[in-house]
Amino acid sequence: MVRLPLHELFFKNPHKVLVLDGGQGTEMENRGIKVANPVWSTIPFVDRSFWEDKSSAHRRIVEGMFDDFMKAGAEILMTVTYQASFKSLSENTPIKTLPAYTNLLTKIVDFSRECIGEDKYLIGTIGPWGAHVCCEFTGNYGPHPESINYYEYFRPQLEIFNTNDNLDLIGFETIPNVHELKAILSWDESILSKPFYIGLSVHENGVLRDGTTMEQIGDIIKGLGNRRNPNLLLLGINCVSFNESPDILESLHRALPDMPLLAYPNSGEVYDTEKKIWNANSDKLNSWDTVVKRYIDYGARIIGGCCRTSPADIAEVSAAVKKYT
Ligand SMILES: [Zn+2]
Repeated sequence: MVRLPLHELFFKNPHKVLVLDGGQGTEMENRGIKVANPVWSTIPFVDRSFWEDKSSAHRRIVEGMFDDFMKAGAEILMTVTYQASFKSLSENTPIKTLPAYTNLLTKIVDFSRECIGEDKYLIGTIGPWGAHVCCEFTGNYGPHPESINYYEYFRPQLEIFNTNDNLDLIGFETIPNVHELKAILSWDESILSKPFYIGLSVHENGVLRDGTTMEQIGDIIKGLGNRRNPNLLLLGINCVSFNESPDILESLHRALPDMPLLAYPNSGEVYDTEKKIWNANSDKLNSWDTVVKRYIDYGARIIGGCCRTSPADIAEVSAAVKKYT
């Protein structure tokens, strides 16, 4: 394989920080794909013309997006599968059976690998259970979040990602609820057999969306002891306030000083959930240079952008990573 396995790359190069791509869902939207639907940014892949017509407009847009993120300096990129759980797809699209689902997700992963080539790293992304019901930014999982069968929800996607060699890493993104976090952390190597990370959805006041503190999360992870899945490679934050993100990462680092971290915040624009619009840069008091420096100080090994970050943002991330590593 052209790529060193990620744990080896990080272990052999203690200062290596990988530049991640940006917010694909919102970038695809910027490039003209309508993503407002229950499977969000996975929608273009559901259309047969995406696969049958290699010059289809949507296919060109996704290829161009990967290309521009790589030109900006991204070394690790994500599949566009945030809202591609079996439940979401089977309830909202013509993909109704497990074989059809496996076929679609395999095609998406293999297509993404073709787009990025063999020397870049590829993450199979998985949105939280809450993405299915749109509550990843409230963390409100109803009266009994502890009774939700998270494994049943994630299993089809996990089984496909575990066994596809085109993927280097599995990414659980935007996890807002501590019961979901505990469920993921309880899964051993038979369920998560590939390196994985968990990206937390953290409120700008510094606690998980459901109110759990970073210190409590540190205790949960330390409490796993030797039950901790060796494939848990990184923990971090994503889709969080740009401006608050360095402080949040600092508190995570304090709670877990030896844990490799990752950070990919939003662009600094703020989403108005009522009007359904993004308000320009009201949250961006810092520059990428400043936040990236601080992430690296706190042990970040993967840094990129989430919603509304574009190749221009990733170019700034990349420049800062070069400067500070
Ligand atoms: Zn996001």
